[in-house]
Amino acid sequence: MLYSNIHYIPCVFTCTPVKSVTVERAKSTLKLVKNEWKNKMRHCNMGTRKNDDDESVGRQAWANTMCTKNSGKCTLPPLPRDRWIPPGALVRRCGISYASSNSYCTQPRTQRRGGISFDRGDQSAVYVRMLGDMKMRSRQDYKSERRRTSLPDIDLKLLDRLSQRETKLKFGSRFLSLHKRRRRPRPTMKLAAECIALLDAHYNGQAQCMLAHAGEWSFNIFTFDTLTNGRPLLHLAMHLFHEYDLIQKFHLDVIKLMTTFTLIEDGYHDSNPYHNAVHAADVTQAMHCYLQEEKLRKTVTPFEVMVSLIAAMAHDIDHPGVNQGFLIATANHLAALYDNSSVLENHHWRSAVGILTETKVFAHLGRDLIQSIEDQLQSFILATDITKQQDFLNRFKKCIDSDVFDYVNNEKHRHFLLQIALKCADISNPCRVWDISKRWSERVCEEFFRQGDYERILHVPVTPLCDRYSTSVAKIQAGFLDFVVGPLFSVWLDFVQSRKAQGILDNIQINKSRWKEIIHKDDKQNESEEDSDDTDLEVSSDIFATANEDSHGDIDSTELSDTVEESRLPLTFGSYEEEEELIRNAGSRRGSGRSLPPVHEVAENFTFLNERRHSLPHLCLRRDIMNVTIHRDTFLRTRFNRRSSLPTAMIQQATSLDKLTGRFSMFSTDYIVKSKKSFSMEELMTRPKVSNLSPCYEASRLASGYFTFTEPGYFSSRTGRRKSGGSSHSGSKISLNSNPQSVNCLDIENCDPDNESEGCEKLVGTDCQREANIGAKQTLLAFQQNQNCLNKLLNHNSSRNTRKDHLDKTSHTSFNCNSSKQTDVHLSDEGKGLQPSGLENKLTNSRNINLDVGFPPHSKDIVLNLPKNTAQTTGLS
Ligand SMILES: Nc1ncnc2c1ncn2[C@@H]1O[C@@H]2COP(=O)(O)O[C@H]2[C@H]1O
Repeated sequence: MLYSNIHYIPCVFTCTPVKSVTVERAKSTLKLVKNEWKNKMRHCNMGTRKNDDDESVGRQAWANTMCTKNSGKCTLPPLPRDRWIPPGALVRRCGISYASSNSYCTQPRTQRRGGISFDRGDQSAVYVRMLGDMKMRSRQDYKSERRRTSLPDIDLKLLDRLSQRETKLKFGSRFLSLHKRRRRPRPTMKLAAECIALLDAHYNGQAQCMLAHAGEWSFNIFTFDTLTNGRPLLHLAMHLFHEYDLIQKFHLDVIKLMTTFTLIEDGYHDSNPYHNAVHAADVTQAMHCYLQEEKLRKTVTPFEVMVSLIAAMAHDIDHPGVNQGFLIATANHLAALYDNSSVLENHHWRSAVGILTETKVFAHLGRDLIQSIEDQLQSFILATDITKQQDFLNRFKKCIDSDVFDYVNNEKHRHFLLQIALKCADISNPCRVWDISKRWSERVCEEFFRQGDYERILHVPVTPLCDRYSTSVAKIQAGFLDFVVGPLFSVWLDFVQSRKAQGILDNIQINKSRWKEIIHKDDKQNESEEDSDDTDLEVSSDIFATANEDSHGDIDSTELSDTVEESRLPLTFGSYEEEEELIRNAGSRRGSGRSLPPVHEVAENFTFLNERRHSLPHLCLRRDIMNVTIHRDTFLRTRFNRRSSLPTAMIQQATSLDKLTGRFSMFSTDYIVKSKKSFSMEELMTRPKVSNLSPCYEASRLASGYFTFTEPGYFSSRTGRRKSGGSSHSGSKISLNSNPQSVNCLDIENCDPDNESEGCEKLVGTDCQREANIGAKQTLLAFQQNQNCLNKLLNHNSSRNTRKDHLDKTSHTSFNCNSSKQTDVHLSDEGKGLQPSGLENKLTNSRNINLDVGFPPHSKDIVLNLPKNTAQTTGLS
């Protein structure tokens, strides 16, 4: 398409392409646009130019500037109709002209950047082109421009990222959260489209009915969630504000109030099984129940009611579905931001305050009251930190026994009481009637187990409570009721002395005994399964024996037992310590691998069985394979060195995790094929998250990157740099260049090359953020735990020089080599002969090595030489 420069108009207004219009229409459109532009130009030049002389002077100056700017060469001389616009006017209107665009660009422009174009070729279309926008300018001069502002460097970096389109799309999350929220499909959405009136009347009627019983402990929040079409918090909150007459008392704007509640509700992640908006609504309803207790109802002020209700609503806002320990272990920016203390709770209250500020719902109440609301919100939400449970309980016990505790007259004492009430509400789900409580228990445990899965994959220690293979919902619940819920609610009952509280305590007893029954049943079942496994094993042997006798009769008993054993434990696969652990975990749920189903649990993909056991009748093999659990083929064939007989629970989990992540997981077929891709916490979580935008994003990626298997021949996902070298060399060659991305992220100081045990543990920040250091430190520590080879390598005699010369500098590089055979591997700096034999030893035992060594950017490349045969086995060439 030829864009002529006729009718060039150097300003930006919203113009849209006009497609395939007739010539007449095109011309008239052009005329219209021209006129409109003329008017606008006249208008915008008004007041900035006194007369035509001014214009000509300005134009001349502008033309001169252009020429000089482009080193005396005028690439695009101004045309007669080009207008001179004072730069001030352009900036005000976010406009950019030929002149201004050039003035902002360092490179001379060879084409006009916009205007109205007329395609003379086909005479059929008029294009109104948008002129260049402000982005180009912001790319070029962003820093220098912004630097004039008072924004600190971190914010500038953040803004820089945000200004990039890709980042914008990926991380456009509102609450700086780990996940982006995705609203559930509303239960009634489909129906609503069909018969909206009927549905409204029906559901609203029922929802209203339920709200009339909002103060009862048997309130079913799940039903209410359905009836309110997935908006339980908004409806409940509005109802309660009406019921307590808070709207009237505080002259609240209903629209602002609704906006506030909607934002709070939207701030919860529906992808969390437990920490979602339904949980928030549940806690709010429980809080309402406690506020109805006589001792509180008669004493608390409307202001306290209002703040405590908002606290209940927002107490878990933007919860990522993982706990504080996880955030710390994965060097999340929130952990660094809040000094690893009440990380989530701090984030919750700040998010809540952010919403209130944004909606200005309390703006009319004055500064003092707003400040008071914010302070109280903070202290309420921080009190929900479960790690402070014992402190609060002890204080509460003391208060009840003490005469000094005057909650009627003392505002602070009342505040403490409300904190306890909120804490009770937060963990009240196991105190509901069995059906509701069970549902919550399953949800909360599912969330724990998901975290455990993430931890397993990220190779951080699995939190015992989150390990789905070593604990169960029933066990978690029994423990939680015994040690956390029971003690708190019995003290609560002591204080409120009400029938409702007594009912709650009764529920606790009932639920506890039911969970204990389930534990008992499970144990019995497991015992009987273990017995039946033994029997199965014998039966399987019998089947094989009979089948073989029937068909060939040439298989001896040794071979038979081999068959059984081999099919349970395929030995042909590589030995990954990590996967071994996974298998161990998988088997440990029922105590031992013996409880796992026998022969027929071999994956159907394991065709070696078919190939090897010639002596087995075809039919017999077929029958075997038909019994295979269908999902088995999604497991890592090459990564399980022992057996494929994983419990069904794990297989199911694999699929659900797959769905959960929506990307590759280690259980997916994709992963088997491509395999060995680095992945981090960010990638495992359901959504893109703004943690990616945080200053220590690199650090957290760094943290996770080291535990991963990088693609053979690639250094790491961070560097994105391919292996170098080739077959012309005596062996494969991997260059370890310094990684510029790592510069300033990690600084290892005081690496004493003569002290082998000390290693490089002391991390001191230089130019980098403190958060980055935290992440980096965790990286290194975890790395050292997981990969002993680092120390072996670093402490080796022959590598001392390397350390001395290079490692105590700034930048870091990780690389990966992969070998299944014993290999001759040398680490050298381009022939200088630094050969750590520790690496050799490690390669004997391991298929995969990650090494982390630091090199200053200016150091010579370090070369890892792999003999040719190694290269072949590792896929390096
Ligand atoms: N039914 C439950 N079983 C086990 N833990 C629970 C249960 N309900 C709540 N919790 C825990 O109690 C914690 C209270 O604070 P959080 O909401 O941050 O996280 C909650 C869970 O970790």
